[in-house]
Amino acid sequence: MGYLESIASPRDLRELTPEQLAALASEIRDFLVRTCSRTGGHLGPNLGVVELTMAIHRVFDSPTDRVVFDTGHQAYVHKLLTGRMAGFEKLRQEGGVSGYPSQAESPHDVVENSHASTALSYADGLAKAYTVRGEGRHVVAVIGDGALTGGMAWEALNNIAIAKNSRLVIVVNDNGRSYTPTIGGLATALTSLRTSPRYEAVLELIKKRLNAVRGIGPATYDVLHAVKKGMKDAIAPQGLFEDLGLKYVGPVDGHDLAAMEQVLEKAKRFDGPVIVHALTRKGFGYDAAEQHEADQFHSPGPFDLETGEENPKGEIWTDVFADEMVRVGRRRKDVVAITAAMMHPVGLDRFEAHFPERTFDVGIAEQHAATSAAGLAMGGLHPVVAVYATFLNRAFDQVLMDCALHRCGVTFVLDRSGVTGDDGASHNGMWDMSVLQVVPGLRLAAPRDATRLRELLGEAVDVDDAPTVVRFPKGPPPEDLEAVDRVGGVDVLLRNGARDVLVVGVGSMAATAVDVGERLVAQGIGVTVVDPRWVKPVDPALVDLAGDHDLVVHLEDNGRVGGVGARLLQELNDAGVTTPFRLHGIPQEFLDHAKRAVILERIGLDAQSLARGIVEDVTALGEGAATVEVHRQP
Ligand SMILES: Cc1ncc(C[n+]2csc(CCOP(=O)(O)OP(=O)(O)O)c2C)c(N)n1
Ligand SMILES: CC(=O)[C@@H](O)[C@H](O)COP(=O)(O)O
Ligand SMILES: [Mg+2]
Repeated sequence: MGYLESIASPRDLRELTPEQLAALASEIRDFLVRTCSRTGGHLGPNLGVVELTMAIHRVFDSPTDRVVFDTGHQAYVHKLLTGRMAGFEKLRQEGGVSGYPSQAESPHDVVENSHASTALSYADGLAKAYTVRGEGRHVVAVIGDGALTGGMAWEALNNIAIAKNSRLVIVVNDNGRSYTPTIGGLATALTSLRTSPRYEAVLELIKKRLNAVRGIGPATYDVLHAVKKGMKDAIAPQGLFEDLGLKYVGPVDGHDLAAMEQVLEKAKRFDGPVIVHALTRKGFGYDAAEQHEADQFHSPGPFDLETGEENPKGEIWTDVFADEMVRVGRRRKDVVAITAAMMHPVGLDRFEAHFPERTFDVGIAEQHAATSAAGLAMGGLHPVVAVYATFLNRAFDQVLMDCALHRCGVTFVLDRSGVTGDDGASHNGMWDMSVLQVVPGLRLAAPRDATRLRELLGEAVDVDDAPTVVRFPKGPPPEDLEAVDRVGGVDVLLRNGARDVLVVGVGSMAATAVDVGERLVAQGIGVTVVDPRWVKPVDPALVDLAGDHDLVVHLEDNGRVGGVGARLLQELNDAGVTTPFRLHGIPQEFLDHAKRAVILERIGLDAQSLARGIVEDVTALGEGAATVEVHRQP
């Protein structure tokens, strides 16, 4: 039996000798590689924090001391050291551990939100709470160099710098990368810290030399030490953090357990906020990850253990977007592209390869991306901002007041919209079609397949007086679904003449809507299945169609509250259309992690249960029920 199985809590770490700790670190790496080769997951980030996490749990006393992980994708080691090894069998799957901290899983876990750059704000609040309550608990925040490029992190640092008696230790996990090398002035400043001679080592050398000089030596050293700021700037420019008034310790080798423990012990004794700058390597200890140029195995799918080759994924929606963006870029010299540190994941790498001067990586800074895009539009260009749908949440005000208020022609492409599943509650892109409903002038499109994505992207970049949004889900696009007719701007996908039921399938739900329609036809029920394409503003043809049918069934891969269906209902009401209406969407809840298909079935967005419910409604209506009984989803 190895050491890992014997670790039920971090306290067990303190019984181990240095040799046993080294063996444990090796076991953890082997376990992570083997597990992620089966399940996929954030292997690279977690291989980079093995010793760092062990050191934190040996020096601090979780859960009395709180350990907060920024983004949380690098918390697998933390989970292994807090007794959850068994849950990795089904990592990020139903019944297994989530890929992020989870309060339901353990009292050692604090922050579940996977949105980056929040850890320091949580930590600032926690540390202040313990100060106010008079509790001598420490708070340790682990934040990556990438997450440090997010604005919230600097809002927090600005406050932490004056919280002089906060027992807060910030561990900067500096591996030089987000997915790709971290960009911007911050990265340059971290590099200068990373590459400067070790300040302490040089200071020790000076101390030894001067103390050897009888009489004046020690006094001279004291004078020198008194101007250590000047020395530090000379030896190791500390401006980045020290100019904020923050105590800085480092850089330290984040893979040297003893060195990390020594520095953390020093930081722990310092009665105020302190930054520990740890240098680590993403993917450390597994060659295939370390040498993976694209992103050092940031979040691979299942892969071959021997070769490190990822199992082939096949074409996904992102690939369709990536290729179409190159075509758009060729015909439209004014189109530029912006990513928030996710060039490849959002499909802009091909555009960048063709048009590097028209491609901007702003770091993990979606708010800046949106307002910078407004500036680009004001400057006569048409920016395409590509982000995962859930991450646009934090740029809502920028979309509203910087883009829409000024009628800027900016196109937001939202990948991973709807239920994503694997990454848990904060990754589902279930918010955009609700929050964006309130943005005056903004136009929103939801393509049902690859061809419509190409069409709608082209239509979106042609709009130069309002923000536009094109959103699509995670995974492979369905086969193309050709329309049999178009009414106004609405595609008719299926109809059999009778007008019993109008099924509205938004975006990725159009394929499900056609499946439902075919089941209804087989039951002799009259049905029309439509895809609105542009869902905001609501197409008047959709209102007319609803008025011509006995029942409307609306399907969308977005939260039920305030989404497209809610808006359509409002339009029907305003138009005096009283057709009974069933709104099917994602329940307005935080959904636990599981595969997308599993979740869609669980929440009733599968064709079989939808069709069954419609047959019951039509029967009820046929029996003279004035309206269908409303079974509200939660
Ligand atoms: C607001 C937000 N934007 C984008 C992401 C996607 N994302 C997840 S991890 C990551 C890179 C994080 O880099 P870093 O903080 O350096 O951590 P590392 O992976 O290097 O350990 C990004 C961009 C996110 N989680 N949150
Ligand atoms: C932690 C984070 O936000 C990303 O790494 C995300 O987990 C990637 O998601 P995909 O695997 O869907 O690209
Ligand atoms: Mg990093």
